[in-house]
Amino acid sequence: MLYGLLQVFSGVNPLLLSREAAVAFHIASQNRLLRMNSTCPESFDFHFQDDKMTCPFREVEKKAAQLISSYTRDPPLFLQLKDYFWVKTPSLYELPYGTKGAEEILLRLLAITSYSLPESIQSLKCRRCAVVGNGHRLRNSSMGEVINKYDVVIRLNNAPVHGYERDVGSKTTMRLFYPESAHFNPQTENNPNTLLVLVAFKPMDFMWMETILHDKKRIRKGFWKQPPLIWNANPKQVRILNPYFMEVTAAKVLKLPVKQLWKLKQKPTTGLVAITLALHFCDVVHIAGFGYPSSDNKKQSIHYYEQITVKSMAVSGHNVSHEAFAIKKMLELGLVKNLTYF
Ligand SMILES: CC(=O)N[C@H]1[C@H]([C@H](O)[C@H](O)CO)O[C@](OP(=O)(O)OC[C@H]2O[C@@H](n3ccc(N)nc3=O)[C@H](O)[C@@H]2O)(C(=O)O)C[C@@H]1O
Ligand SMILES: CC(=O)N[C@@H]1[C@@H](O)[C@H](O[C@@H]2O[C@H](CO)[C@H](O)[C@H](O)[C@H]2O)[C@@H](CO)O[C@H]1O
Repeated sequence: MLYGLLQVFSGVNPLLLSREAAVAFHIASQNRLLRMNSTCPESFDFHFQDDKMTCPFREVEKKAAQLISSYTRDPPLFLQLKDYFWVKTPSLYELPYGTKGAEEILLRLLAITSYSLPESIQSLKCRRCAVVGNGHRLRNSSMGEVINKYDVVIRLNNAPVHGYERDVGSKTTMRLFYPESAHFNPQTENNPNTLLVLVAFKPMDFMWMETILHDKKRIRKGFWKQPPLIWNANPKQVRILNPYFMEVTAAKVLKLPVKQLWKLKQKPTTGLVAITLALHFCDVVHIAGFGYPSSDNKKQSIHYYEQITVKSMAVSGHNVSHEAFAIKKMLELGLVKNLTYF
């Protein structure tokens, strides 16, 4: 916890400090914490279960509007059946930025899944969210306890929690994934009420989900990696991410040319999409486990849970330095805070 406080208040990686320096830093941070508490009631001190804590009123909204033009919290987080059944909502873009051309399969999928934000999140007085990236920086971070205290914890892809609880925690409110990244056991790597949020990149992704949930004949072709053939998830926990958030991440956060999104190779990482999503429904957004090794450290593992280098991302269509720039901007604006180092 001390490490978390040091990091959040100082922007310095406490893991890089000597013990003495860390203690000195702790004292300085405590003083700063006291000062902040007396002048600014919304400063956070990790007493998350304390209902008396003032929630930073609309601070995320105000700051997000500085980064994201025409920022609005109106679009639903998840796709809804009514928008494809009663009213045919035309979408400007194809997947992953819209649903143009995929309406039919989507309609079938939405008929068997849900789209509401659970009451347990809806009714929260303050939505304090942690977005947990899969980065190696979480390894030996001891951030698990801190992460578990957030009201909403968002995780990504096949990142495990089982066996890594000390560093990454075990609470998972939402997990964003696509078929090729669904190689996790929905039961052991999640909580019973975890929302399984599908980030669709192609109509086949909807089809994969439908065949799994309806136990239809599996389709094996059309994926860049074989998705699971058996995936024991409760359809009530499945949600389909509104592609609006992929579009906003690409066009507003990364400022990619909106009219050419469909033909660009570059696309946002799932983690950046998750941060953008959090900025649209949370009152506090903290991140952990974001950041790739520097270019002179190419042999370093990129994940906290497996030995795999940045080379594995060569054809994945991401520009990690461009994304680092966008995340730095968010940190500078105070829009998000970082629990690990960046
Ligand atoms: C080979 C390949 O395609 N790898 C991609 C993997 C892979 O598909 C899945 O892990 C499933 O195996 O998925 C990605 O990402 P990945 O699953 O590695 O990580 C999830 C998100 O965490 C952030 N991250 C990760 C590592 C790191 N050192 N720093 C970080 O900031 C990123 O925001 C990242 O999005 C993805 O979906 O974005 C992006 C990766 O490019
Ligand atoms: C056209 C096509 O299938 N391209 C594949 C990419 O989508 C895929 O990238 C991966 O695509 C995913 C969506 O399916 C995510 O965006 C992920 O972050 C990204 O790394 C790479 C993986 O190495 O393989 C290509 O052949």
